[in-house]
Amino acid sequence: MNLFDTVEEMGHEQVLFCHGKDPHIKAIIAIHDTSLGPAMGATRMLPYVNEEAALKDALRLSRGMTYKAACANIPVGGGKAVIIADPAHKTEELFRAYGRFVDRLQGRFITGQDVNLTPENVRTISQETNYVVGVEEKSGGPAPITAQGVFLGIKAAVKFRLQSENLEGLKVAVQGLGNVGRNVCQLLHESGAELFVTDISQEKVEEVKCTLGATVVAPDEIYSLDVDVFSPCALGGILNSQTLHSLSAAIIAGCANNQLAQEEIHGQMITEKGILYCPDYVINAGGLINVYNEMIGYNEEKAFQQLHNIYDTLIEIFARAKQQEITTNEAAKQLAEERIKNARKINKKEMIFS
Ligand SMILES: NC(=O)C1=CN([C@@H]2O[C@H](COP(=O)(O)OP(=O)(O)OC[C@H]3O[C@@H](n4cnc5c(N)ncnc54)[C@H](O)[C@@H]3O)[C@@H](O)[C@H]2O)C=CC1
Ligand SMILES: O=C(O)C(=O)Cc1c[nH]c2ccccc12
Repeated sequence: MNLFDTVEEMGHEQVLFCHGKDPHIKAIIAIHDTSLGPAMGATRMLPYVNEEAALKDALRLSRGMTYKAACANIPVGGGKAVIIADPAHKTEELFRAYGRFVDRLQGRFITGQDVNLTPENVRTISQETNYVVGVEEKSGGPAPITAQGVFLGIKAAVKFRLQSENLEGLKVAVQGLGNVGRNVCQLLHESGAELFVTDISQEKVEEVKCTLGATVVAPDEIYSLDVDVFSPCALGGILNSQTLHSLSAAIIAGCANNQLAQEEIHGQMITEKGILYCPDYVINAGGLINVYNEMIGYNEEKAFQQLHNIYDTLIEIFARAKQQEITTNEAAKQLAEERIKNARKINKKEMIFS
């Protein structure tokens, strides 16, 4: 990988390689764009197969955060951090050392809880820095709000693709029953949808089977079900040549970040199959909306409005894609880049006249 070429192509401002010997720490903080405000993005911890995979994840996720904020009309930039470690090897010292790296950025990067971090881990990070949000749980934490956004996204896609406002009898396959996926199932169940679920945790599938009457399938069977909606709520990279070959759902609408293994190739493949894809960073903006509002002082009405805008934004993206004969992913990127460009112009004017 030619580092600067990659960073230039993706448009990142700054990439930090954080390293320490005692305690041993390897982390990457990627700051994609701060022209609309400080870079926001939660931190994940994974035992990546190699450093290139970790860097790629941080670069793609941070760019996704820039687009996420722009599409949600939130005046912040995009960032993301990955700690390269096995979650089985968590220590207080590791999180404190990471917190000091975040603190040195003096607010250019604001972070919180992502994959494999607990609220407790984030509280440890916050002992070293104030630039952490989403752990006080004043509003119930980001996951239930993210789930509400995904639910609204499913409704928008059903309206656009299936011309229906009713979810009664809609067959939905949910991959991953974690903090977000479980809440998505609850909302779908309450609307009369029929659930098909999978998770690698036996305990989680049993619970959803018993309480919501969901049909449980094995992890590799979730792609080939005869359903209306496929909702990926676990991992990234799950929309690839192999899984798309099996998929017969009319709609893809879930919370996972970086769902497309290769954006252009697999985005195109989805369009050719006649599937309506809800771009991940548009449909899963609920978490960001939640933490941003907590940060500036929670105003329930404002947060509710921003969350509900996910529905209209998706309809706009679907319509643009159809009209211009491009993928929904391309249409979302276009919308985000337009908004960033306009906001930069406004910021410049303010600088000149203030
Ligand atoms: N929590 C939030 O507010 C937001 C989460 N996201 C993204 O959504 C995704 C899920 O987030 P959370 O629910 O918070 O995470 P989580 O860690 O609570 O849930 C993930 C679930 O997926 C399951 N899983 C893992 N591998 C699987 C496989 N191969 N097949 C089936 N299930 C599998 C896990 O057992 C777990 O139950 C992540 O990609 C995250 O980055 C995006 C925006 C906001
Ligand atoms: O949507 C994402 O991928 C996020 O990282 C959202 C998010 C959840 N918790 C946070 C804390 C600080 C910054 C962003 C987030």
